[in-house]
Amino acid sequence: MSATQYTTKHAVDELVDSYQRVPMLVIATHPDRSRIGERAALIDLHNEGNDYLSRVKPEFAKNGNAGRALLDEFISRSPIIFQSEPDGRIKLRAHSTKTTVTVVGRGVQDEYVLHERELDNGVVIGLNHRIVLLLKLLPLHDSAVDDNDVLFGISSDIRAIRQRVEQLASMSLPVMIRGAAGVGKQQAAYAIHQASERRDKPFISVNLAAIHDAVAEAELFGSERDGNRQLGYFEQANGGTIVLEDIEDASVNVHRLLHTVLQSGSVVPVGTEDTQPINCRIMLTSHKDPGDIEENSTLSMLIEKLSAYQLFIPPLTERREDIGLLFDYFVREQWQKLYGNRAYDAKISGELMSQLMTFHWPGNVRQLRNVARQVVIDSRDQEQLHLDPQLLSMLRPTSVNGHWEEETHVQRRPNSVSRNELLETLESCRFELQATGKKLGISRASVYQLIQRFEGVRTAQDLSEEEIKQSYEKNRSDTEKMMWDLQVSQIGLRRRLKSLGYDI
Ligand SMILES: Nc1ncnc2c1ncn2[C@@H]1O[C@H](COP(=O)(O)OP(=O)(O)OP(=O)(O)O)[C@@H](O)[C@H]1O
Repeated sequence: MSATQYTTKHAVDELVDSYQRVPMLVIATHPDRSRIGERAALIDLHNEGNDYLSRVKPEFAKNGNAGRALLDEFISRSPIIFQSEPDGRIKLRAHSTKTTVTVVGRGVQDEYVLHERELDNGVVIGLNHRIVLLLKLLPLHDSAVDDNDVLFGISSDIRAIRQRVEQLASMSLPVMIRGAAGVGKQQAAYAIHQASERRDKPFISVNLAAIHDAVAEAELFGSERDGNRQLGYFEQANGGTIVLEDIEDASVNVHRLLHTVLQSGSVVPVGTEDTQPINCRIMLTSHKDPGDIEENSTLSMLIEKLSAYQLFIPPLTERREDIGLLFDYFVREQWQKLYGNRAYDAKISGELMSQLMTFHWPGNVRQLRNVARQVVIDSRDQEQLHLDPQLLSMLRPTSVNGHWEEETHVQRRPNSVSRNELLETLESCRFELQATGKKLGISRASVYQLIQRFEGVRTAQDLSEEEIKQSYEKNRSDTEKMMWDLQVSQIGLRRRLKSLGYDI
């Protein structure tokens, strides 16, 4: 092990619990693009001391690689000081450095005081309009997952999702993927498909809201008319994966049709009497909070049947550390599409990245990708990529409409909940997510997100069949005892037992 690795990871692990969140600097943009996403933990600051940021300090690292400092010749060797204040705030002191420092796009002359809440959301720090860093409280622990060329991101959330994608790929369980519009639900479904043995078979995504009732049966199940046979979506997905998008936006008729398919495990194309068994993996996406779905409706029954496993993808603003990497990827992708083989030579300026990091992004990753396309078009033949003033005025962080955290009982940032606090609250609420969310002052969706993030915290859907079997036998089918034994909610457990055919 090299000395640098020692400083950036292992020495740190001995000082703080690896699930603990510590102030972390993440590179959002750097003249050397390969450095985007590298992180450096400010452990002295965490331990109420001072930390320093300069050309030569601290060391940043990614994916367990050896660390290295920013090493940019335009950044001064004399440091910016991060000084912890007795009241939990952090003072950023730029007295002695020649580096031009901006915080959230505004110049800092001497000092700038950061509040704890700002650190929760992430504070955007610009250096000489060349390098942009995000200072944010992030967990030291990161699941060791390789970069993946389908689901980009360095946040703990995306890494945890990538780990689950790997696990899910070898199973054929239905998967429900939740999250707001544009967060990457379909992309996650595609990642599972690509990682599975079905990867060479079709991946069919169905926009259920666009299916008209009059033709729904034919579109879903296929049809035959005057000897002309049209395959339905389920048949088209034969051997592969079908993704039923935004299930709650489909009509009641479509819900009923899907329910019939699941009951029978087969489809009968319109105009025929042939029964065709369905042979594809089913995934669902939903942008609604589960609490908003009417109980005992066909939709809720459908979701229950198809939610053997759930993934939750958080909004982009809760994982701002992903923005730099995603934007860089989208810019290169768009460049290639628009200008073919012309070498990619435009630079992402510090100013542009600071702007991108502070927007609200109600349309999440899809919106970021659209902005990347427009930026590439608008910056053709320019040395640096820039935002057109008209686009800039549309992107200002004004509205937070549509944000998942807009529930009335939401009082705090989910990121401020530690693993221990989550475990204790889950236990005191009998592992009920809704009640846990209320007690913690966060949404149910955020509780789900945290469970996904912390290793060893689970829902009933995460239990293996073997574990359930053993606990069922040990506790003589008593679900109250099984709940304490397995540390998951009784309702979820009963659902799981029912779906596995246990007698309860
Ligand atoms: N982590 C990611 N890595 C790479 N590309 C991503 C990622 N997340 C999303 N994208 C891209 O962003 C766009 C939106 O993603 P996607 O369609 O999966 O979102 P969605 O949540 O299914 O949206 P909607 O709810 O509106 O259907 C797509 O172009 C997708 O390829």
